[in-house]
Amino acid sequence: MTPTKIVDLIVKDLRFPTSLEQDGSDAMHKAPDFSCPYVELKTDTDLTGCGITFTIGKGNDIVCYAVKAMSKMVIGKNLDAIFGDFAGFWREITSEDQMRWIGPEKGVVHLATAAIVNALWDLWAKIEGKPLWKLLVDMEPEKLVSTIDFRYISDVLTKKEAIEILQLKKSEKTSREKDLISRGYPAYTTSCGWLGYSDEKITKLVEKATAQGFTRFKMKVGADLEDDARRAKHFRELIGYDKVWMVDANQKWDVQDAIDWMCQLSEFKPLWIEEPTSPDDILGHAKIAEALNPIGIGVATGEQCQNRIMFKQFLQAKGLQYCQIDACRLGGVNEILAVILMAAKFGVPICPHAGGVGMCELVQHLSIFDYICVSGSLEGRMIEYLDHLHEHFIHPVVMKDGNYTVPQSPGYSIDMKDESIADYEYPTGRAWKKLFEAGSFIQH
Ligand SMILES: C[C@H](O)[C@@H](O)[C@@H](O)[C@H](O)C(=O)O
Ligand SMILES: [Mg+2]
Repeated sequence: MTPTKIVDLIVKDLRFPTSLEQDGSDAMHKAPDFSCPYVELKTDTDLTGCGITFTIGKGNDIVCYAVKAMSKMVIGKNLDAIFGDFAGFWREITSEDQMRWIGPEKGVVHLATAAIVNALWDLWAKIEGKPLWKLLVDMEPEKLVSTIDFRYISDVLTKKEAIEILQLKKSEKTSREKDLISRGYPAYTTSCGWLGYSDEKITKLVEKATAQGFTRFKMKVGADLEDDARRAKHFRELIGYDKVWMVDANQKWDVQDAIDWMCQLSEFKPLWIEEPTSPDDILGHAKIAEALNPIGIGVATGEQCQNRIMFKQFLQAKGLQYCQIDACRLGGVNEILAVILMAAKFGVPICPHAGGVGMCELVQHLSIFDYICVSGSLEGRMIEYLDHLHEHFIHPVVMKDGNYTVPQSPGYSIDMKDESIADYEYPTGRAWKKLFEAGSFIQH
């Protein structure tokens, strides 16, 4: 039976104690606990749409609260009405005339939008019995583009141009799909280079990742220049100079500091510097790019880029050379499609951000779609990979020789196991209770 409407929305505050091992640590976020508001959209059948957004611990409850506040706009809705005019529905929930004041289209409310919209796309893909990437790939360009709200971006990308971009690559879609299923999508790993890891741990992890077939690595920088240079040397000694290596400062610097610091690290040949400064400073990024591009370093950003309008300006200002779309920061697939198509127009490669829980599971679908329908190329493109928390998902990512294999199960790959939910719901889950009792964690 096909579901016809949404009858309930349940949101749970799930958190994982990643700070215990300093997994996820960087120059600005020294002890993150990877967390997600986990949304389940109940329908009038057994089918449930699941979606998440991402936080790093405190504040996850605030996003859950925003999801609850927005749930009234979803519960009782007819699915035909949503999927028949997805752009219209997307505008409705992002522009509700009182709620928009606490955004608009940014911050907590936009994270909440992401969780709900991700769950809707998961539901749509499950109804069609396809993995999300395939749902997107099989849609006619007109239908796909009808899900995008072009407000505020039509000066750079019109509906007509978006359709043309998709039509351009249409004829070879089938062969690219086959190609990707046999070779997988290239990945890079961040899991070896968290800031809080010791040299010994880095060595072990790089050796393991290399044995698994990874040839691209990212390392955190920005806390201390001397220490960065020492760790960079160590990393390069482990992987050599024939491998790809990137660095990520997580917004640590002022513009000139970023340029100076990166000039000092340039001898280690990083492909990109990620988030060198405030994620809102578009012209600052452009200045950094202007200084660093001539010495072979690109600027990457996006994990905290609030919305399609900011991405538009980053592209216009040449503030990024690698576009790091984030499945949980932008307002779901509708807005991500807009950014992928704008990036295509500017010839900037998509390299999604996946540093968090469940993000690898989500973004693989977006890059696969990008390759098959938009870019038609893997050059300069790769998906971030993290070796953490996949065990909690019913359909976790499957890596092979350092590549993502193409997922086949219906949906957006984000359904979590019941026992993981029971363990990690905060603060009452079984795992959390144990941690509090053992004194390893203080409840906040
Ligand atoms: C706090 C988080 O782990 C971040 O450090 C992470 O998302 C990171 O920026 C990344 O690029 O993966
Ligand atoms: Mg990053």
